[in-house]
Amino acid sequence: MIRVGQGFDVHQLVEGRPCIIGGVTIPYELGLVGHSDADVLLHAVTDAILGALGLGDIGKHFPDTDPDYKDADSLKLLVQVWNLAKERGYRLGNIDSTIIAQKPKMAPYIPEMMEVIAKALDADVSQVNVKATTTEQLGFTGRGEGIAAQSIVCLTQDMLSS
Ligand SMILES: Nc1ccn([C@@H]2O[C@H](COP(=O)(O)O)[C@@H](O)[C@H]2O)c(=O)n1
Ligand SMILES: C[C@@]1(CO)OP(=O)(O)OP(=O)(O)OC[C@H]1O
Repeated sequence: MIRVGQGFDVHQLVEGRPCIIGGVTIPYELGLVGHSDADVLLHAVTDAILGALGLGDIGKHFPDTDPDYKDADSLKLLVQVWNLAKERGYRLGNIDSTIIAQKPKMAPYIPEMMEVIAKALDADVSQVNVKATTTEQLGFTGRGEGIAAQSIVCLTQDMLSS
């Protein structure tokens, strides 16, 4: 059995916050704001997996009204969701993601992001791809007001698993 899911997330860029994307802290004058650490890429990946499993979305599992998730490490949230996939007998087929940001330049940090995501999903880095694009200075991402990310995942399940 194969199941696919997609995820999309946006977080605002503000002063005085770390810029954590794909589990990597990127040196930048602005950072992402959220209830958690606001890791926009890991949130999109988490939502893609939840979508593939038919289990709703990140806010359903980790409400932003719950003080337990204040400044939460999004990698830990992703691992918790991945455990739901493993319990159901799923393995990662592949995952592809796009970070939509005018700045900062993501390219130097993408190999480490792919390693982080692969490790969290018990996968080889060859099963994980991360891309980045600007929006050519158009829209909220182009004005540098925020960063978006989208992700699509393919999960495979052995025939004997249910
Ligand atoms: N925040 C970003 C955005 C883009 N990149 C890299 O630059 C390439 C060109 O981007 P365009 O939006 O002008 O097409 C893109 O393919 C990425 O490799 C980046 O590293 N960080
Ligand atoms: C992760 C959670 C929980 O801390 O908070 P945020 O960091 O605000 O992120 P968002 O992408 O709005 O999604 C779900 C939230 O419930």
